[in-house]
Amino acid sequence: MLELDGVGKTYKVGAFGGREMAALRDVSFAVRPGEVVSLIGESGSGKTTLGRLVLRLASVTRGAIRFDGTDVSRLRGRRLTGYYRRVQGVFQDPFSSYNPIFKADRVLHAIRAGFFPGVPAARWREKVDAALEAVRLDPAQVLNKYPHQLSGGQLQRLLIARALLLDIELLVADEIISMLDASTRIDVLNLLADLKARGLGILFITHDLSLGHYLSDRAVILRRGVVVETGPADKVFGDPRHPYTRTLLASVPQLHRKWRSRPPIDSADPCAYHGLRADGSCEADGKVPALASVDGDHLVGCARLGQ
Ligand SMILES: Nc1ncnc2c1ncn2[C@@H]1O[C@H](COP(=O)(O)OP(=O)(O)OP(=O)(O)O)[C@@H](O)[C@H]1O
Repeated sequence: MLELDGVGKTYKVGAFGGREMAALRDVSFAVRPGEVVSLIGESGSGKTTLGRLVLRLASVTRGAIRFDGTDVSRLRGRRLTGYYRRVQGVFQDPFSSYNPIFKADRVLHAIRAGFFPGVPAARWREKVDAALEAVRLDPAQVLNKYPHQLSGGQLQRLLIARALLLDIELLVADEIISMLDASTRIDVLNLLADLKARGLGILFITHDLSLGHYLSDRAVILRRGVVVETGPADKVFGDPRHPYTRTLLASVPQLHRKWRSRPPIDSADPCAYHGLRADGSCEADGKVPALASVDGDHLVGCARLGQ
């Protein structure tokens, strides 16, 4: 379904855009129907940039993003509209997606105006009810309400319902749980699990490993725009090989043990993580480390880490 092939993104930064900053380098992975792929990394690792590229909100500098084999950067006009019927995004802050002076369900009306202008009112209402039911929202509780009358979880689910109105096949979910309280988080996570069971592919972008682990079939660990580890979630989380993944996992607070700072890193270990230059290349050989298999489809960004 979705395939990223050697994707790079460079931003022009500095006065008059005189400098270039590589936000993503040579990123390749795929999302299949009914599969949740977690894209995990710390702040600034390039996660949101990648989600924006998939949603065509920014353009790739190198490589290609393909959806069912078609390079999405080439889509224009009706074919681009067709893409947005199949691929939609939901973002971190549900409040910023709504205009406080309009009712929250305006986001649903906008879909009708943009994609289904010919659908009669009664049929549209059925579609809205079905989408709300799919995200476990009661129409009586959310329709005709202003954003401030709804909770963050309700607003977030309304945005997911908005995406479902389009019969999407891929959802880009960018930190959609981060701003919700603990019980609402579980609710939205369970909802995503339901949608996955119905065949929706999800690119689940998060900085939180435990959230990624809860839901995903596969994980992609991103650091400074470079994929450092990827593979089936049980392998990446159960047997992390890259020190960066290990450090991220060790940083997840756990109920049964007291908080300790990050474990010390053996500075003699020659790997991309310890000797990474600002441009992402390895200090040992000056190259961006290629992913190498350590166990079937479990890939790590430095072959020397396999042992
Ligand atoms: N429009 C832009 N112009 C210049 N640099 C940008 C732009 N957008 C992002 N960046 C830079 O690209 C890098 C990756 O940013 P991005 O927002 O993708 O990271 P992130 O992993 O999503 O971080 P966070 O979790 O904090 O949102 C950062 O160094 C950021 O400053």
